[in-house]
Amino acid sequence: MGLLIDGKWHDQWYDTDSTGGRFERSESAFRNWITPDGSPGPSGSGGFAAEQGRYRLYVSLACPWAHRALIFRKLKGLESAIPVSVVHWRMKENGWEFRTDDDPSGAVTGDPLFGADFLHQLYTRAKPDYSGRVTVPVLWDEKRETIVSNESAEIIRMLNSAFDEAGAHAGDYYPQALRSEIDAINEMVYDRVNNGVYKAGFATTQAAYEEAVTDLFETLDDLEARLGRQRYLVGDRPTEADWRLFTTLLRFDPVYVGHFKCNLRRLVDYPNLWAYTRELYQVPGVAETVNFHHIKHHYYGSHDTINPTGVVPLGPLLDFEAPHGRG
Ligand SMILES: N[C@@H](CCC(=O)N[C@@H](CS)C(=O)NCC(=O)O)C(=O)O
Repeated sequence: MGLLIDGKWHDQWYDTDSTGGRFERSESAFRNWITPDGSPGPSGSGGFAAEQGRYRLYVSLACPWAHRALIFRKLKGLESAIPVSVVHWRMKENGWEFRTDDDPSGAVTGDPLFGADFLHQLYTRAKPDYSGRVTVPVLWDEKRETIVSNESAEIIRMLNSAFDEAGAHAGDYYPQALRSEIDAINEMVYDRVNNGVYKAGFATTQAAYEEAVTDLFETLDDLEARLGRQRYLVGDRPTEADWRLFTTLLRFDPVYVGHFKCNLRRLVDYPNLWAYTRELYQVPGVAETVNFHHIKHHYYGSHDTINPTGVVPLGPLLDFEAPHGRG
């Protein structure tokens, strides 16, 4: 785990000393948008037109933020339009690596574009003096040899609509009429659930941990009640809000309950949330984006400060294929 400072890699864990033990996530740095005609999007600069085969997605299969992007690529039928590079599940002193050993799941790809060893080399290729964290997902432009975006919330918006005239499947997960409701749910889910589990897991004081866990479970209780009244978070079909929640719920019992100490309740203790997670898992194509080997081995095997032995628990035994009953 580390970061780049003026283009040089430094092996360094998150600094929580200056924030009372609280983990604070830094802002993503690359914020351009792919648009149908290359006109600029809401931020960054223009020149990134939607074209088949021009862009590549770099992901970790462990990462919930990268997972959103993989799900949108799948739902929108963009697998051949946007090839994917999968980093190794282990992330230690070099950050994300392209090594291909020790992966019984066979999902890692290496770096077919440049033969790089580390993801940070892609960041410095885009910006030689880059300072900041080296995160996945990354949306890479093979034409201009640069990073379009490393912000998953924006990458999924691009995949949702930018390629609609360039071969994407139909389907709008951010419909105009529902946007304000989706935005409001996203904000709460991001702060208290998606990032909430990290705030709990990476907290280095008791107070910071308890604050995060309390907010997290209050929100899960509210979401449980909401999903008792309605099938999806917003409207009558899955939207972006559901997919953003899903990637955290999927990892909840296998990782966050144990590794991040989010253990007031398990996902399986919430009948609606658990059935809802199974329903989304069973949407055609979604299960193919899930790799529990990478998920469990990454967290338990990468964070030395939390789990120094690197031992990965065998359980829990969960059946994501069980009927969800949410018809
Ligand atoms: N805001 C970013 C966050 C991405 C992120 O933090 N990814 C994690 C993996 S789950 C990562 O690459 N962390 C490496 C680091 O922080 O050094 C997004 O949503 O795309």
